[in-house]
Amino acid sequence: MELLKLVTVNEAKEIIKNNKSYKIETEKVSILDVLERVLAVDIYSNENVPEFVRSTVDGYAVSSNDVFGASESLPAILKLVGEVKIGSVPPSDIKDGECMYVPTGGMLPNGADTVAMIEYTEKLDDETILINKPVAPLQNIVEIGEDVNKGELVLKKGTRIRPYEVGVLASLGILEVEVYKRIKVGIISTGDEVVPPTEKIELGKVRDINSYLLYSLCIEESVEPVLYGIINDDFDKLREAVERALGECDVVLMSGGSSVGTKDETVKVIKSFEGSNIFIHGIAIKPGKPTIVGKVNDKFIFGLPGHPLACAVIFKNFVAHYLDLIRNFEREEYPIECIFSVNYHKAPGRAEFLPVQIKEEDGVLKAYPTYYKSGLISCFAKSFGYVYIEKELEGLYAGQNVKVIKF
Ligand SMILES: Nc1nc2c(c(=O)[nH]1)N[C@H]1C(S)=C(S)[C@@H](COP(=O)(O)OP(=O)(O)OC[C@H]3O[C@@H](n4cnc5c(N)ncnc54)[C@H](O)[C@@H]3O)O[C@H]1N2
Ligand code: MOO
Repeated sequence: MELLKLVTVNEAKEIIKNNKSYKIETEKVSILDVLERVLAVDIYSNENVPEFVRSTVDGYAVSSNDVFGASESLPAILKLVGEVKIGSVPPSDIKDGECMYVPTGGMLPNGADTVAMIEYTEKLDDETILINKPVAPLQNIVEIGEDVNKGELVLKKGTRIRPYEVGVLASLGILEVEVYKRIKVGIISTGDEVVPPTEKIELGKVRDINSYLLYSLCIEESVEPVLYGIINDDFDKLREAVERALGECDVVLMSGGSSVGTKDETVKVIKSFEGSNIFIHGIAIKPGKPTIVGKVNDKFIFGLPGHPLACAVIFKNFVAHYLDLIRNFEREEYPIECIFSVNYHKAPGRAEFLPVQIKEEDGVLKAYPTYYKSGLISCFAKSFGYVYIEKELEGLYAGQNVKVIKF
C-alpha cells in the first residue's frame, strides 16, 4: 500500500512559492467596483489634498496674533470684513485687526492662520466681532496637502482595496485603477456518495458541503468561483471536468478523493495531462493531511480532502497563500492574544489548526477548544478562529498564552 510522503506546513508553502509561474493579467476598473481587488500598480498623487487651507469649524478666520490672550472679560475686538461662501474663494484678504466669517470646509482668506469657533465669539454689530478665547496658529484648519501631498506614493501595488482606499482615490479624482483580473477558481466536488443539497438525500449519501464552502471562501478572498458540480468517482468524467475547468479557470480545486483509498482518482487524473507535475501529496497538518498540489502546464490544481473542515483549512492556508502569491498581495494577520483554558494533547507528527471559541472572563480573553472532527462542519461554525499548534509541540497547557487567528 502506498503511504503519503508528508511535507511540513512551511515546506508546503515554500514548494508552492517556488513552483508558481502563473501571471494574472491586469485590467482597469471603476473605483465603484474595485472593493477587495488588488492594485497592480503604485498610485502617486498628482495634486495636494486639499489644494487650499480649509476651516474645520464654523467661525471667524483670524490672525492668531490678534486673539492672543483674549478672554471673556477682555475679548479681542475685530472688524468683520466679509464672509467666505462655501466652495468659493474668499472675497478678499484680511489685515491685522480684521476677521472674516468662514463655514466648516470654507477656504481661509490670506492673512488668517486660524479660526475662532463661533461659540467663543459674539457679534456686537454688523462690523464688530468679539473673540472670547485665544486660538493657536493652525488650530481648526486643514493645511494644503495635509491629507495627501503632491507626488506622494498614496497606495502601493499589492494593496487590497478597502472602502478607505476607494475614498483616497476619489479625493484625488482617480476614477479608474489598474487591478489584477479577478482570479477564476474552478470547483469540482467528487464522490459517488455526494449529492446536491437540492435533492432528497438517501441513507449512506452526504449533501455536498464543499462546493458551497469553497464557493463562499472564494468570495471571501475576492476571487471568482466557478462551480463544475459533483462528479462521480469515474476517471473519464473527472478528467473531462478537470479539462474544462483548466480551460476556463486560473486555478482548479477538486474536493474529495485525495487520500490513498481505492476510488481516489485525483492523482491519476492530474497525471493524465501532458505537462503535469505533482509536487505535494500529503501535508503534516491536522486537519488536511491528504492534500495534493500539482499543476498542469502553468495552472495549479489543488486536491483538497473531502472532509469539510480539512477542505476549509487547506483552502485558507494553502490555496489562499497561492492566490496571494499570483496577485502580489502580502497578507497581514493580527492574532488575538488569549489564555488557553485547558490542557490539550495534539496529534503527534502534524501541526494542528485547533478551532477555538473566545470568552471574556474577569477582563481576560480565554480560548476554549471546540470539540471537532474533520468530517463535522458545525465545529467551525461554532468557533471564532483557530490556534496554530506547531508540529514539534505535544500540545497546549491550561494558562499558557496563545494566539487566536479569526476564521
Ligand atoms: N486509511 C486511511 N484513511 C484515511 C486517511 C489515511 O491517512 N488513511 N486519511 C483520512 C483523512 S485525514 C482525511 S481528511 C480523509 C480525506 O479523504 P479524501 O480526500 O480521499 O476524501 P473522501 O474519501 O472522498 O471523503 C472524505 C469524507 O468527506 C466526505 N465528503 C467528500 N466530499 C464531500 C463534499 N463535497 N461535501 C461533504 N462531504 C464530503 C466524504 O463523504 C467522506 O466522508 O481521508 C481519511 N481517510
Ligand atoms: O485531513 Mo483529515 O482531517 O486530518 O481527517
